This record gives sequence, C-alpha cells and structure tokens, in this order.
Amino acid sequence: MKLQFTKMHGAGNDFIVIDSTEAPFTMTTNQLRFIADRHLGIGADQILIVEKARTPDTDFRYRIFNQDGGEVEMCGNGARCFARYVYDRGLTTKKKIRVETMKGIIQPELQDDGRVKVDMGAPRFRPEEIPLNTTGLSHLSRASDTLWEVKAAGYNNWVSVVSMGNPHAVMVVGDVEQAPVSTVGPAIENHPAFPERVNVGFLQAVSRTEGKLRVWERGAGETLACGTGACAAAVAGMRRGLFDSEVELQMHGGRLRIEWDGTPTGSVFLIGPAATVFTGEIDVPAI
Ligand SMILES: N[C@@H](CCC[C@H](N)C(=O)O)C(=O)O
Repeated sequence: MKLQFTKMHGAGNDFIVIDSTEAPFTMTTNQLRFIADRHLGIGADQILIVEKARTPDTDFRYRIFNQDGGEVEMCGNGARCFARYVYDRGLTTKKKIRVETMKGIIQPELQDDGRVKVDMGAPRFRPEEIPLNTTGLSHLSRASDTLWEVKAAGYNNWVSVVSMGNPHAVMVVGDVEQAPVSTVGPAIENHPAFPERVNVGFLQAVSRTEGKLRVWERGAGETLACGTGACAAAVAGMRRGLFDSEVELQMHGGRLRIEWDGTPTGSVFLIGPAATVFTGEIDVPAI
C-alpha cells in the first residue's frame, strides 16, 4: 500500500499526519508501528488521523495512535498540528475549529503570531476518571490537590493524578535534569494502580509563572514535549499552590503556555507552536 503522509511537530513532539477524509482509515497495529519506527519507517511519537466530522456541530474527527500502535484519547501537541494541517491543506478556511476526539470536543484556533491555542476542555481528578485503582495506596492533601503514593522503581513517588481526556500522573521534583525519568517513568506507566497505563510527568517549579517539565509518555517513552502532559502538570502545580493561573513550561523541545481559571468546569488552554517538516509517500507492507 502506498501511503501519502505529512511529518509535523509541536515543540519537538513529532507526528505522522494522514488525511483520511476521502478514504477510510484501514491500517493495522503492525503497520502503524512500522511507519512510527525511527529505523524502519518514517519515525514519530504519534500518528494523527484526520477524518470527516460525524456530527453537525464539529468540523473534523481526530484519531490518535501512539508509537506502539495503541489508540489513545487525546493529544495536545497533536491538536495544534491538526489545526495547522487542515488549514494549510485547504481542508477548511476556518481558523478556529471544533474537533471530535475519543473523549469529547476540543477547539484549536490559529493565532496571528503563528502559534495555536487549544481549548482542551476541563481537567478531571476523580480516581475513576483517570482511571486510578486506589486500593492499598496512601494519600495526603496538598493545598486543593490530593497526592497518591505510588511505589515504583525503588522510590515512594507522590503523584497528582489528572485526566485531560487521557491519564496523567505528575510528580514534583527539585531538578528535572536529575529526575529518574527513564526508570520511574515506565515503572509508573505500567503500575497496576493504573489499569489503562499512564503518562508520567516530572515537574520542577521555577517561579509562580514558570516551570520545567519532562514527560514519560504512555506508548512512546520520553518525548521532547507533551501537550496534555504540560496541561496536567500546570493544573497539578496550580492545585498544589505552586503556580498562578497562567504558566509557561519549558520542555526539552520547546516552550508551552497553559492557562486555567481553577474552576471545576473551566477549560484548560494550551498555547504553542505547530510546524510542518516534510511530506512524502511510503510503501507500507501488508503486515
Ligand atoms: N504527545 C501527546 C500525548 C499523546 C498520547 C499519550 N502518549 C497517551 O498515551 O495518552 C500530547 O502532546 O498530549
């Protein structure tokens, strides 16, 4: 099968974008893993599928697959690339679109400064919304947040849990560069307390408006940036009383801005770059 694709990135989190507005999406898990492979295929953290809207109140439908081939609910950096892609390819003339995902509607908007601002919807914190199995876990309160003790890789990790449609565990560390991302990250990702696995954020608060973040992503490993991870970390930091309602997070691949008014139904806004790198065609084997 010959596959036309576009390679994009948002703050270094890279994507293969496939236009399925005219033909149904039929790729197998093995084929997705093949194109995402950095040695054998194109290489990417995630694969984004652009589909036609299925409901009258949305403009498009958006599907996301991790590098390991698993379909997931949400992707913040991908949402910005999605909006840039459909506008630049003439699939819409709207700068603000409504996009259906597995977990509700998001609204990305192209800004005049070239960045994209996404209304990511409201964060969720209840264990069953993550999901987090709290059986046997200790917990404590920190300002308006609850921290859960997840023992993994030899550490007693106290994490905030946040759903941005997809699951996140966030821990505050003194220095992100010294954080045990590649050992504690996969150990928490696959911990039995998270039955659907989890993305793991390591957050360093620098001031009330600035932080540093590294994320071990479910199904992809450590990435240069994670948009939903940045939203989850910012919200966790705000609930712990570390941040004001607007914060910029520096990640290895770039800087993301997050705004949240702190109310239970208030949307989290994610602002950052979205860039096209190249387009191409790949021969995908029948695997
Ligand atoms: N990189 C993404 C998140 C992609 C999905 C995530 N790995 C998951 O499994 O939930 C982002 O920018 O949000």
